[in-house]
Amino acid sequence: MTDCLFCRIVAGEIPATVVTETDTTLAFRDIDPKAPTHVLVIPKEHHQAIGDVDPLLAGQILATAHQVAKQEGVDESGYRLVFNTGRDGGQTVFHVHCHVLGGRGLTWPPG
Ligand SMILES: CCNS(=O)(=O)OC[C@H]1O[C@@H](n2cnc3c(N)ncnc32)[C@H](O)[C@@H]1O
Repeated sequence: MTDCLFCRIVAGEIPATVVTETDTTLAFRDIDPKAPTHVLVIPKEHHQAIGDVDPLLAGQILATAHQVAKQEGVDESGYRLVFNTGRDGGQTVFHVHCHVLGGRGLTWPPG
């Protein structure tokens, strides 16, 4: 989708700091990090939200998210995966993405 910010990152039209990449997923640093590690994992295909993603691709997103946690060195200390979905879920970019947050104590419940 040409008017999708994250599709334009996948296309290389908008710069991003890539952390890791697979055939089907891309992981890049969040522009406004909320933790020492704050990385977004997206499918290269455009899907609006996690409910639109088939189980295979959903699993690939989760596997990439864990790879990011390992690369960032937070896989043992702990990290959080967040899919903000829809307006009440706080989603502002409507290309599905998994937030990988870590590197500090994360509070619960989230706001
Ligand atoms: C309120 C959460 N809304 S969200 O769950 O939809 O998350 C969107 C995320 O995209 C991030 N973001 C927006 N533009 C860019 C960009 N160009 N590069 C990297 N990350 C970006 C925001 O900082 C935000 O954390």
